[in-house]
Amino acid sequence: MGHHAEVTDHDVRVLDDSEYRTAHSLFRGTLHYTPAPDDQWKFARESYEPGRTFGAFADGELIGTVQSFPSRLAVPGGGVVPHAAVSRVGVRADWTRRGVLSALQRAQLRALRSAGDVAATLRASETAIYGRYGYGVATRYRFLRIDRRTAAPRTRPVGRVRLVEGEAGERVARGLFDELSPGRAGTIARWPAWWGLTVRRVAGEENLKIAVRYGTSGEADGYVMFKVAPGEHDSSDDKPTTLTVGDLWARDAEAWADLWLFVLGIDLVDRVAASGRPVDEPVEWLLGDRRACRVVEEVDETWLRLVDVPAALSARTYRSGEPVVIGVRDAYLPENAGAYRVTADGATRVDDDPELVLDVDVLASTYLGDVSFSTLAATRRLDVVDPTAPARADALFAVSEVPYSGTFF
Ligand SMILES: CC(=O)SCCNC(=O)CCNC(=O)[C@H](O)C(C)(C)COP(=O)(O)OP(=O)(O)OC[C@H]1O[C@@H](n2cnc3c(N)ncnc32)[C@H](O)[C@@H]1OP(=O)(O)O
Repeated sequence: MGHHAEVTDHDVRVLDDSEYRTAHSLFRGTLHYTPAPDDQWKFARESYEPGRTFGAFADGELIGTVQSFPSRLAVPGGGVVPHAAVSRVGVRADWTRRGVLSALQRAQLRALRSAGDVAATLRASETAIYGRYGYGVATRYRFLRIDRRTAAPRTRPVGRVRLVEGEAGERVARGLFDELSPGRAGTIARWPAWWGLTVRRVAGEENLKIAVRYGTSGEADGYVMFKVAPGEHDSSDDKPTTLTVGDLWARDAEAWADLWLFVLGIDLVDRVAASGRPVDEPVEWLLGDRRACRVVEEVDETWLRLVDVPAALSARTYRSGEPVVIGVRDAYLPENAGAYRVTADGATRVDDDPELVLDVDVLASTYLGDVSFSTLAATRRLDVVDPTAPARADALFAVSEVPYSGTFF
């Protein structure tokens, strides 16, 4: 935790709708983009909901901003908690490293807690930023690259996959996503403007396609969104025609396999890339040559902040096992700090001495089940008081499915 003098020369407050475009341009500027032109702003503007955007001001000028979208998060055991999807974090280059983001985070975390959000998540531009504010890596995803010419799928589609153009495609996709979400732990509900920003905004410029899978009963049960960047269409490998899968959700394994077989079967494609896929998605097993599928990257996806620790610990379920007492530290929301006794039946706040102690960002990393307490003890991310405590906590927090979000924002 740093000790620079915080918030002496700037103020933080909630922005109103006359200020959203300035905030959006400021954020884009911190990512080195120019302001959004009118035809793109119309999609971004819908995603600014009242009371959810903060600005930091110095000398009457906006110098930093943070925002969040209203959402829900699925937790282990099938529960769902109120969740804020934090985004558009930026501080103008001439004001960085003076505590501006820290002041914005303080205001935002406090507001989320008051509004009843149990958790917040974000996607981090850099890994050094958010741990101090209590965000920990809670899910991972992987990026695939499949050489389509050698992939040779081992099986054929069972149902029917059809391309559905334009708004009709989006409507089917959206209906299916809302039906399938929240699904596994880590999935989040998408806010209405997500679709405009992710689908409609890019549909024109990037040739986005939506294909829908229909089962033998004729009902839609999965979809894939993808785009193809045409290459040279010759034998040189300089610019391979690449199909990129952006979003793929299916009700069951049969629909899932059919959607992959569909994208792998499209003619005049050299390479199929997929971004942000679950780490346990068995694409390799569909292929005749599993080496045709390369994992290009496996990296942090969800950075999770438990805004209300007692509520979060009560919202998920636990496996059978011996109880454990966990001590939690939280510098930004001190009301979360304390000892929690976790048993197979749930979690309660206690006055007992903790058997292991961790910062709230480390607790967040264990919360959805992606990493064990023993791993975090071995890597010295938590303090072990009783040497048997990590194994007891592992047993209670264990999950059967790897957590995954699958929604980029
Ligand atoms: C969810 C999203 O939107 S991700 C996108 C995040 N935005 C960007 O990456 C845009 C470019 N970067 C920025 O705008 C800014 O650098 C920000 C927002 C990341 C940080 O804002 P700042 O006002 O500089 O942060 P602030 O001064 O409050 O920093 C607090 C502490 O974090 C550290 N820190 C902040 N950002 C970084 C960073 N990018 N790398 C390393 N350390 C950092 C500071 O050094 C400081 O440490 P200290 O307390 O030990 O002194």
